[in-house]
Amino acid sequence: MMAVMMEYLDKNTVRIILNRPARKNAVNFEMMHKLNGFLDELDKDEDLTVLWIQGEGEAFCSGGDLEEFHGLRTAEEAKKMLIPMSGVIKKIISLDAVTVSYLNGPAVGGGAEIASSTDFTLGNASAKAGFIQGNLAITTGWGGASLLKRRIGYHAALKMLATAKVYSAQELRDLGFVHQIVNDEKDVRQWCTEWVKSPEVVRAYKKNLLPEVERKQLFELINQEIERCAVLWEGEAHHKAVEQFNNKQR
Ligand SMILES: CCCC(=O)SCCNC(=O)CCNC(=O)[C@H](O)C(C)(C)COP(=O)(O)OP(=O)(O)OC[C@H]1O[C@@H](n2cnc3c(N)ncnc32)[C@H](O)[C@@H]1OP(=O)(O)O
Repeated sequence: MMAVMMEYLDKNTVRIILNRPARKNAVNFEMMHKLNGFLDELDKDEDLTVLWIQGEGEAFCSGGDLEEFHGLRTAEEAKKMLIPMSGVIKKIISLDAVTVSYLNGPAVGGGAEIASSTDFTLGNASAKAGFIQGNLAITTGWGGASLLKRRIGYHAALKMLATAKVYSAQELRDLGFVHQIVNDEKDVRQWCTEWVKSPEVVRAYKKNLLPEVERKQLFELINQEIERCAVLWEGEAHHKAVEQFNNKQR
């Protein structure tokens, strides 16, 4: 089974499905590398108006695969995962098409970081999101803190990050993390058709709203997040917390 799939819904709309439902769509190296390749392809598609990202099954994404990434012990080893995955996030941010994540269940840890990287997030009643990295004695390392601050502002972002709490669909809507509560994929599909017919117009607005100078600043902030996360990653507290998760669950 492919860890992630991409399908064109029409000439202007593409959907990426994170496809590891037995692991609640946790990101592993295979998913990361395939996402990277898909986004390179999409970057060249000048007809693309909307990229929709969702998870298979009953979750959006449970973050990094704690079993696979537990083998990364030192800060330098952690960066071999943090840098390419933040690269994926940077590619989502840089896309000239409108990007939307659809939460049909939990988006936690790195899953919440992926959701924060899209222009919009829609969720159904089962949507939940939490930056639970703090419970594992690390911080966001894919750029999520900087992206969250852009979306919901400094105070709400600090609270969400530093309490590591999981928020309900309605709480996320109230905060502006989720932009719209929908019933199902049909509603998301409908949402994807609301943009003007000319891809050039949509794509030009994306460039206007995230000019190169701002994008560079944002990427610099993301790079700083990687460094801080990597330092914490090699600490004993992080390794112990991950061991606890892995032992409890199996
Ligand atoms: C590296 C970047 C930074 C990060 O992402 S740090 C955060 C890492 N993620 C986490 O700590 C989230 C851990 N998962 C959870 O909290 C829950 O599984 C979650 C997503 C709320 C879903 O809860 P439930 O619906 O009750 O499902 P469950 O817990 O029974 O999980 C089903 C099976 O999936 C597995 N799973 C879930 N999240 C995983 C993960 N991140 N890495 C590896 N395996 C993961 C889980 O162990 C369980 O496996 P099994 O069926 O017991 O063998």
